[in-house]
Amino acid sequence: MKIDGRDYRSVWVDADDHWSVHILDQTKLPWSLEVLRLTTRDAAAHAIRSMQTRGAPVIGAVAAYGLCLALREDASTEAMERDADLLNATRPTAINLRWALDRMLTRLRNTPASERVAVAYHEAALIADEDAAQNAAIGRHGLPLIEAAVRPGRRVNVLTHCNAGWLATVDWGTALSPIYTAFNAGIDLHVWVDETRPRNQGAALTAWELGKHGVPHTVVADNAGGHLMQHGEVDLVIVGADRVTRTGDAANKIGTYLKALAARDNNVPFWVAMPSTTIDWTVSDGVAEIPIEERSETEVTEMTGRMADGTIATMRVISAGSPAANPAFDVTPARLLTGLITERGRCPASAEGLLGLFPERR
Ligand SMILES: CSC[C@H]1O[C@H](OP(=O)(O)O)[C@H](O)[C@@H]1O
Repeated sequence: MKIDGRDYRSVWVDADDHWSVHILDQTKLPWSLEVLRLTTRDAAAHAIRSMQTRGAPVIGAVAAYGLCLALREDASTEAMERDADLLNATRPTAINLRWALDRMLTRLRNTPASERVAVAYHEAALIADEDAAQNAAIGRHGLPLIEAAVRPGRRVNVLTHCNAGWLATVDWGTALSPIYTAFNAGIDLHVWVDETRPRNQGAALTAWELGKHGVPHTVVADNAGGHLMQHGEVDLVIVGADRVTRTGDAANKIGTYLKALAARDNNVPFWVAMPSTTIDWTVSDGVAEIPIEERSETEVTEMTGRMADGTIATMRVISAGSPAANPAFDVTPARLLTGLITERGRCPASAEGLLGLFPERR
């Protein structure tokens, strides 16, 4: 996507050395646009763990490139398996991480060690390019949902939670892809952006992305969504996902489940947008089976922002001495979803719905 007229992806290989990996440091947005150059496996692992790069599809792509960086140091089978395990352990919920590393290992295990680096970079590039293409397709398949909400004389209001934009993927985004596609098609739309405590991916990243693309939007407190729905201010909700079960349960940023309950109570369509790389075909009961990442309590007790004098500061926002809990995701049961938007089209959030789009999984 574009930043001030210049095309960017969220991860790319250095055009000069053809091996180091660049990412946008998402912990510095929206205050500054900083590119990080990753040169080691550990730098890639840290980038994922610390959320310098975050979002299910892009952490899969960065992990794939992290394995490339590891193979440059040691392409032996023992080291390759160890390094893939280390990268896979960086975050537990998004299935794209394991999917990408499993795909890399499948491609590399039968490749001579002397050829692994070149083959690995080629496979990682395919993963990245495929993600961008899949997310563009999600935009095309989600567009009719926004078109159906067009009414004479009023804008379409879409609510989204967290950041499932191009920053969270290699390009286009998932939940935001239909929004960009509709905006580019000239549809008069507006986006309610959930701030998404505690990491504020909505306030810091989605608002920044939409602003750079010129998409009208308003940041709201996470707790405002139900009120907006009660007063007819939300035509549909589109969110991303970190793991979708074979039955259509969807793990996504904490707070998604509560938004889905409010949407159901107000008859507001609630869609999950995700590429098929986010589907975990091995699990059926999302609440029981999807591991939920517990992150540091400091993400709840502290906030980072820009002071009046322009300096960036982090401060405590919770009563001193009070502990905090920080589950980073929750699972929305399929019964609360209107449907799923994938690169192959839309379907009900159900086993049959997904198998209708992915019959090879029967
Ligand atoms: C397009 S996947 C985006 C998905 O990932 C986010 O999690 P995190 O920011 O912790 O990586 C969030 O759940 C988004 O919906």
